[in-house]
Amino acid sequence: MTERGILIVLSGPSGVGKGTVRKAIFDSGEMDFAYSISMTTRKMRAGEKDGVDYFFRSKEEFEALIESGGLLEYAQYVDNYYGTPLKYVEDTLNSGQDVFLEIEVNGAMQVRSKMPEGVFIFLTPPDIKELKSRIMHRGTDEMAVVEKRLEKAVEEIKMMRYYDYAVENDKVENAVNKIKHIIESEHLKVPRVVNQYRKIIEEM
Ligand SMILES: Nc1nc2c(ncn2[C@@H]2O[C@H](COP(=O)(O)OP(=O)(O)O)[C@@H](O)[C@H]2O)c(=O)[nH]1
Ligand SMILES: Nc1ncnc2c1ncn2[C@@H]1O[C@H](COP(=O)(O)OP(=O)(O)O)[C@@H](O)[C@H]1O
Repeated sequence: MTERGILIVLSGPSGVGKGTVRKAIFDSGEMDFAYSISMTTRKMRAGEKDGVDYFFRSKEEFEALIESGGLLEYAQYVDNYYGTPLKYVEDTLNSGQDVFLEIEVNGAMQVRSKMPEGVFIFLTPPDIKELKSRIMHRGTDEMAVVEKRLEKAVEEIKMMRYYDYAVENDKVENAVNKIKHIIESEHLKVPRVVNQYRKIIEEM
């Protein structure tokens, strides 16, 4: 039987750099895990593609999927829905491959209760001033949305204690390296390795 893959959940406050760090991890091409593309009802931004950045869906389609139990988790974030399609995550983990989620904190807490064996990583800002500045400089939102994201970010930082690891996003490269080390270490944990070698051990 194939060993189930590890579920890795990257979360943290709005504007801390989750998307940037996730992209840098996947662009490095070194990691052997799958990115779970989220579904959202928010408008597609310039340069984004349906089925690559997100599955862009209507509110009705999204709510139908909630009803049918098709989402591992979902959250309403700044007036839009965001969620993780369940089937892809299950199928990929069962095939033995690790799955990487980059989601906001409420969704991460839902995953925590449904799949507690996952590895939960909280990305932290160097300080609040820097977090504010990152939210402001993203430049993709109107001022009112920026304000909402800021307020939310402060609440979100309080959720850090529910995570397994805290990684500071001072420089993207540092955060990426720390996350890679965490995932490598998780693969070396004895219960996992013992499972992989169970057959050999039984024959000893
Ligand atoms: N709960 C949940 N949050 C998600 C999901 N996908 C993305 N998000 C989060 O939704 C928030 C807004 O994402 P987005 O509109 O793309 O903006 P940006 O990532 O801040 O540029 C971010 O905090 C994402 O991490 C998901 O499937 N579930
Ligand atoms: N380590 C970093 N140093 C400086 N700026 C960063 C860093 N990481 C991300 N940023 C910038 O901060 C802003 C928010 O990043 P983003 O990835 O959209 O955050 P999130 O997905 O957590 O909302 C972007 O303008 C991004 O370029």
